Amino acid sequence: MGFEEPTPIQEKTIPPALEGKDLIGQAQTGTGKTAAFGIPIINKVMTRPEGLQAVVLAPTRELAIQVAEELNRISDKSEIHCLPIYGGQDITRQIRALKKKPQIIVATPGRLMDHMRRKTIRLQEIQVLVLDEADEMLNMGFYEDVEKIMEETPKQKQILLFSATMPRQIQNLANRFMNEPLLITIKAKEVTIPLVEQHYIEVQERDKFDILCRLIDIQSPELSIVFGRTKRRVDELTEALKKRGYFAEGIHGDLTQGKRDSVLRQFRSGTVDILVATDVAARGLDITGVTHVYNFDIPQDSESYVHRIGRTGRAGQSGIAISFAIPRELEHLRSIERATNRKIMRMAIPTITEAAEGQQRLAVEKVLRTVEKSELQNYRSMAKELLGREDSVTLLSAALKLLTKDTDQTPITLSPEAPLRVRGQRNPRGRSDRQARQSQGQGKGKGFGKSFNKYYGKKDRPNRQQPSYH
Ligand SMILES: Nc1ncnc2c1ncn2[C@@H]1O[C@H](COP(=O)(O)OP(=O)(O)OP(=O)(O)O)[C@@H](O)[C@H]1O
Ligand SMILES: [Mg+2]
Repeated sequence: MGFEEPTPIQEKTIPPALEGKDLIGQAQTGTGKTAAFGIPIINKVMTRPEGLQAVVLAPTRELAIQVAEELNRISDKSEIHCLPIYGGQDITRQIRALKKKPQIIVATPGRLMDHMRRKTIRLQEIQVLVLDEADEMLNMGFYEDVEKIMEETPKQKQILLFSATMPRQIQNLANRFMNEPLLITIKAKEVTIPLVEQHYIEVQERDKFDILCRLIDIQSPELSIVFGRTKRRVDELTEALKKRGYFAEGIHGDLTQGKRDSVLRQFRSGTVDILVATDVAARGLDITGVTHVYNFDIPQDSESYVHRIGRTGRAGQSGIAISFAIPRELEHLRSIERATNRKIMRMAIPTITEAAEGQQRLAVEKVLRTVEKSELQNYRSMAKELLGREDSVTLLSAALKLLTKDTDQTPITLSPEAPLRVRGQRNPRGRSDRQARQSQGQGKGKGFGKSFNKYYGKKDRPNRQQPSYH
């Protein structure tokens, strides 16, 4: 797979996991938690590759698919096969695939329960159970399902829990089902990735869309994800972006699975470069080339913030995250800063002129790239002739004008979203902005090893409401 060294979480968890220990693994987004559980379970399964041996639970369908793909890459050239099992896909097709006897399945809890009831999946023989994004599965109200799944599995199985965030409720789950679990947290100063630049812009609700378009024009992200609070918001934003000529598609829980799959495929391949999403895309998704995350609506809590912005800056890459906050949400933003122990820098509202300049820069880049390719033979004589008539600056300016996309001002009105309710928190430790700045900027450095071995700050975690995206 081209990995040269284990990431810190892999280094710490793989040996005890191979010994069969139960463990809770916590490490920042994009630091290779999938392989941290994938490698030991595949190793274990290889010693007795008959029947279903291991089950991984994941909170969303897309994540189940992605994790299954990663496990199949790890077990490549072995007889181990891993199958994703998730809602929204034809169940008879899944039953057929199960007849091929995969040794590992990666499942969303609901669909797994369905197969357990039909007796098309039996968990009586499994050796390992993994909960990826364990905290999110509890948030989504899957506790009872997880409980039922635990009951159907052998008592002496190994349990592995992984996530970038581990709120306190996880402890109940651990106490109840796990056998003296090792708690392995990769200590870091910040829960978020230091290589992700974090900004916020104070905006009025009605100005959000124009400002988003300006940001995209200025920053021209390779791939970006725009998070909205609700499904309706995602639909409206997607339509509005398309109207202004952007290649955007939306993803949320009310779309058919076929649509969800095709949107993600297009985004991964780059035919669509803006993914508009609810929190359904906040967890676990690993898409190379995501350079920017825009929180069009502020996330409801610090966990959601950490996971959303963690879609960029993965595997040692850098990234930029920009969150919009309306004035009433500023206090909520502060509580996210406190919980993540990281200052989110204020950014001025970008102007139309800056957006236009951004587009011009893009045109210039196109010209320079074409110069590099130097397949210009067919244009040279015409160019010389033109230079006899006009001066070079005028000619080049005209060419740039033609190549520059006009900043589209098509009027757009989105239905307003109610501002997020702030659960009135004051800063209990009176942490100053200066202290926050000092904690920032540390832990920089390329590659996995250096950045992640820092001390984790204490966190206060607001209670979380039931998410509405599922
Ligand atoms: N040892 C390694 N060296 C280099 N790249 C790695 C290594 N291990 C994993 N990766 C790559 O890093 C990327 C992120 O990994 P992964 O999706 O497992 O992160 P994660 O910790 O689960 O993140 P999240 O909290 O967002 O789910 C993947 O593309 C993966 O293939
Ligand atoms: Mg993951």
